Amino acid sequence: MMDLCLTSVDKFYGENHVLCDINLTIPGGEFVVIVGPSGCGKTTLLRVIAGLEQIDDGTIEMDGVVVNDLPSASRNVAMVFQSYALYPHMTVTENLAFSLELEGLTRVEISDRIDEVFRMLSLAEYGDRKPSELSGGQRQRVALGRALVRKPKLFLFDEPLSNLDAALRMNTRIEIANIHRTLGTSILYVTHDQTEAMTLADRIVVMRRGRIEQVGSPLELYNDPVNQFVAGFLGSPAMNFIDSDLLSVSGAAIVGLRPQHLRLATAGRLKGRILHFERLGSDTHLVLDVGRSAPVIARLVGQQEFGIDAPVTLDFDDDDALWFDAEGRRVGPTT
Ligand SMILES: Nc1ncnc2c1ncn2[C@@H]1O[C@H](COP(=O)(O)OP(=O)(O)OP(=O)(O)O)[C@@H](O)[C@H]1O
Repeated sequence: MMDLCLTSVDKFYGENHVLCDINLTIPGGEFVVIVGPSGCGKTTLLRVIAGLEQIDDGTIEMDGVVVNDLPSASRNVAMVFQSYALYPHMTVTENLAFSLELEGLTRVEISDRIDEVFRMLSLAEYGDRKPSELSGGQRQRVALGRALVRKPKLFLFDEPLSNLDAALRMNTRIEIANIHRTLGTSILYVTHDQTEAMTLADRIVVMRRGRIEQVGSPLELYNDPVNQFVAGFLGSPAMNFIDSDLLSVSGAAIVGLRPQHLRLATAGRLKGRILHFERLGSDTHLVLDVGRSAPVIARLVGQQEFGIDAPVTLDFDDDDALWFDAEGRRVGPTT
């Protein structure tokens, strides 16, 4: 396990300020997921921690030691890339053995470690194959195995499941959660996938334009976001943002309502016309034109039929509404 601490970290690519005043402490053993829009600096953050890029200001400490100038190989971290980055000319076993040979481990130690990882990831039968002879899911497991076999103090995962189909993603997600439970190694994990973020993370870091917007447990961020950006980023379908005038709400410019918190009502505060509806089996998504705000989505439980263009009225509990000012800052209600 490793305690990781980033203090006032800045990173530029030319004029581009890619990481701006990053402050983040990750105690040993924690599973931290980083989310944010494309280009916000997630991968760069992993790369500076791995030592693959230098920072321009601030400090990175591992177990209390500043590692700013420590080369990647000496940082005791292992990174798993979205692209797998396996050596194509080597077999699976050779891919796993490579870094251990560089570390100077004996043949017996290497084969013990590889056997352990093969068991963990059910890879034993593929040991003699080259990466080109494996499916995408199997290659991904080899990439995971290559990180695991090194027994690092910190894993850095950069969208490791993004090339897998939905079923494999779920299986591998469960595998990663199990590995974390078993080994207790700290993990920093970048993803675009909401489900991965919500289900795997002890804490989620939400980034925007090189800055950290909020850090907290998945449900803290979901229930108590500091601003409209975080509120809109987590949750699917996304939170609705409705002009407060339309709802006769005072004290806020914008009211945030999650789709599942809107319900059909004979007398309600939100009136609109049906633009579209989607039958999902378990739920029905209703898309409404409510006038000045963007279309509003309501998630209704069960299977329901509607007429396009029909008028509907929706209502909500005041406790479920989040208030934002015109700049998108959260202004209430205080929790
Ligand atoms: N080697 C590089 N040289 C110059 N600019 C770079 C380099 N790598 C990344 N950038 C820029 O830095 C910014 C952050 O990139 P980064 O890859 O960290 O974003 P990201 O959040 O991981 O994006 P994505 O979700 O699309 O992978 C982007 O504007 C990108 O164009």
